[in-house]
Amino acid sequence: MIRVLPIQSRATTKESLNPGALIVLTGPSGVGKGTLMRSLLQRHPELYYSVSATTRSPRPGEIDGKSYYFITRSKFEQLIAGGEFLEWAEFAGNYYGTPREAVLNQINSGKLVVLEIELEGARQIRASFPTALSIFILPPSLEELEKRIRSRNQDSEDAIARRLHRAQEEIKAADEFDIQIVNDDFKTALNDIEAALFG
Ligand SMILES: Nc1ncnc2c1ncn2[C@@H]1O[C@H](COP(=O)(O)OP(=O)(O)OP(=O)(O)O)[C@@H](O)[C@H]1O
Ligand SMILES: Nc1nc2c(ncn2[C@@H]2O[C@H](COP(=O)(O)O)[C@@H](O)[C@H]2O)c(=O)[nH]1
Repeated sequence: MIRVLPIQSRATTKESLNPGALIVLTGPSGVGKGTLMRSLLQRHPELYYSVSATTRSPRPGEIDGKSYYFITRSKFEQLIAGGEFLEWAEFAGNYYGTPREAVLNQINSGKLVVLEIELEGARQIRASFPTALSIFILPPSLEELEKRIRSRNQDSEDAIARRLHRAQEEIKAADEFDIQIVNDDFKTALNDIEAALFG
């Protein structure tokens, strides 16, 4: 994996996002972003995780307001029109977006805010917050990525095909981001994220 300075050493980050800071975790669907994020939040409860809005249907076990805000397409489009998202994108047939107000409030109150989002949204955040720390999570291989998506047992064949197709494009963009971490051994990947965030 490739390293950049830990966030405390990034003077521009402190200047532009003071007193809080924004961290973007991105990478293809199924690479393990959510699993890494959950472990990170357990180990660092001081981090604020931004709950996204989506038009996707809830998967078994997902809780509205915790996993996502599950909303209709027309509501999502109203929120886009009202400028309520910090970023949003369409992914595999559904809308996903980061609620603007909650994130900005948390940043202003000094929290480290973490977004777990797909490529287009991550690009939008990089454009609006050039000093955000962005981390791209890579799979050890496309075969392993497919295995992980299938192991979740949550997506239709069609959805799996769309996600895998898109993953190939997304992986090509990894170099646009500050840090690339391969999620092969889970603990190592988690340690790498912690090193990037906390030095
Ligand atoms: N290092 C790893 N080794 C093996 N399996 C892993 C590893 N990391 C995560 N997984 C498994 O891969 C599957 C996909 O992980 P996860 O749902 O976190 O991916 P994701 O990137 O958040 O996907 P999406 O973006 O679609 O939400 C899960 O079953 C998870 O347990
Ligand atoms: N641009 C955004 N992408 C988001 C957001 N919340 C989640 N995501 C990403 O969407 C895909 C699919 O997620 P899934 O839960 O349906 O598997 C995945 O890459 C997420 O990281 C968001 O607010 N904006």
